[in-house]
Amino acid sequence: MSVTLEMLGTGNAFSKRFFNNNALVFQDGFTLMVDCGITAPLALYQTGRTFADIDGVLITHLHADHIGGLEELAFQMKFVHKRLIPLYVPETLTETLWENSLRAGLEQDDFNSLHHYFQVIPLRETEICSITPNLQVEIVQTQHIPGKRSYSLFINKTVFYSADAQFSRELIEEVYYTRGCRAILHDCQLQQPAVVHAGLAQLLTLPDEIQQSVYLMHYDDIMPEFEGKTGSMTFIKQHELITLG
Ligand SMILES: O=c1ccn([C@@H]2O[C@@H]3COP(=O)(O)O[C@H]3[C@H]2O)c(=O)[nH]1
Ligand SMILES: [Zn+2]
Ligand SMILES: [Zn+2]
Repeated sequence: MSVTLEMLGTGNAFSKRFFNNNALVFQDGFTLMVDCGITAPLALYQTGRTFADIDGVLITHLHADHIGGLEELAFQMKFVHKRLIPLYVPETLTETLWENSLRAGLEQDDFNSLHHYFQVIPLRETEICSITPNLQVEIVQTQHIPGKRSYSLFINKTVFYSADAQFSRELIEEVYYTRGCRAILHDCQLQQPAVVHAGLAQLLTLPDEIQQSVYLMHYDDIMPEFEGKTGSMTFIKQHELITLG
């Protein structure tokens, strides 16, 4: 079952050229936003869309380049578009997302929880969540920042989306050989040393057959210097529509 995906941005947290690494996934007439960072509202605007075009939002972890646009999304859905869209969020992050991030801006007399702004759908590891008949996601906890929970995604079982994750050969081999994923969207830090993200040098040690399935995202602003230097891996670009799976 294939899905169509468009990156709203492909840059790292500090990128001034490529926007935050957030995606749109299209299936069955449903548009899912995967992460909603600080730059998501502007990136969406630049595609000619508004938040009215978003049917659901999924969060991988709680860094601002992945959740910084949620306050605007919540306010716009509540007061402008008057819709309660699903928020797919790892169950372990739900409380912290509200208490330590969104509450300060969103809380007011009548609206004092995440549930006043979204249909909160908790995601749990090993459970497949059906978003539409032909769009399923499964989260898997991956290593990113010590002491901080962060999740990668399987989309329709065969597309792996790392979000933010350190390099793990074991994980990528499992994703490719055991899970059979033939589309692996992986964050890629170009500047050394790569500590909390996968580094290009590390990803280049993967076998060529795996590299052919790897799309690089969440990269530094110096990406153009690395065109042609990524082995068999491909930089995914903002606003490119790609069909995967
Ligand atoms: O222990 C840390 C924590 C954070 N950082 C930086 O802050 C950024 C936060 O967003 P990000 O996860 O996309 O990328 C992170 C890194 O660029 C870091 O280098 N080491
Ligand atoms: Zn990030
Ligand atoms: Zn992060």
